[in-house]
Amino acid sequence: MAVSPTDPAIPTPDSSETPPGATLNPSPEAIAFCQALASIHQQGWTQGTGGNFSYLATRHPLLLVMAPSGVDKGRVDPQCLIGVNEHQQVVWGKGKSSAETALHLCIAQRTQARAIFHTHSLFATLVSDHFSSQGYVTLGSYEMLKGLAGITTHDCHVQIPIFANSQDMQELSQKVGAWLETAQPAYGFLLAGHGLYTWGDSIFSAQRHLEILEFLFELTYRKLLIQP
Ligand SMILES: CSCCC(=O)C(=O)COP(=O)(O)O
Ligand SMILES: [Zn+2]
Repeated sequence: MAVSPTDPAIPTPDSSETPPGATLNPSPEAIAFCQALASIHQQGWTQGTGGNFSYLATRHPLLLVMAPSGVDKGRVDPQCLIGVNEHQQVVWGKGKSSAETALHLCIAQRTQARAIFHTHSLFATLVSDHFSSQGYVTLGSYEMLKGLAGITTHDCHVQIPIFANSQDMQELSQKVGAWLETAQPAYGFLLAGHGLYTWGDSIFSAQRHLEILEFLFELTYRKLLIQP
């Protein structure tokens, strides 16, 4: 049964229909999700309709609530959201699902993520490009690492893998899926010259991981300028 972002009890079988009551009674999750997107956009991490975002309405069956493809991610209201099933079909709401939905599903199926955020920041793009031949970037020994779930000391290193960018989402999902099978905890990955995927066990946690990783990417870039 599909679950709308307005009321978990109300199924909305017609995919062309806006979930009933969307403007009157959006769920707390839908409101928090849209507020997170507005804040992320304000930081300049989703310029020009870049980025895509999802949270889990239900895990069994897997149902993602997503911002539709091609919209300004800073101006997404609860009534704009779409429901997308595990076959990448839009089951309620208006609009198309992102071409990158396969990556969201891949992450949701292999981690404890309940929210998955993909952004196109300048620093993530620069760092992904610079370290792409190495295949990863190491973030180490900074207090801000403690903003990542389970990390309790600055005295550690986190490796963020960098995958070659591709328009073949099935192939990319297979590579990301193979990495996720072996790498736990996993906080995120970069697509070279493209951007960041990160996630968390709540919308708040995914936003926190995003902000922490973005801080560390900017720091990595600036450190290269003063210590090449
Ligand atoms: C200028 S955005 C290019 C597409 C992209 O990488 C992205 O993240 C946005 O995709 P969507 O289709 O979900 O809007
Ligand atoms: Zn993208």
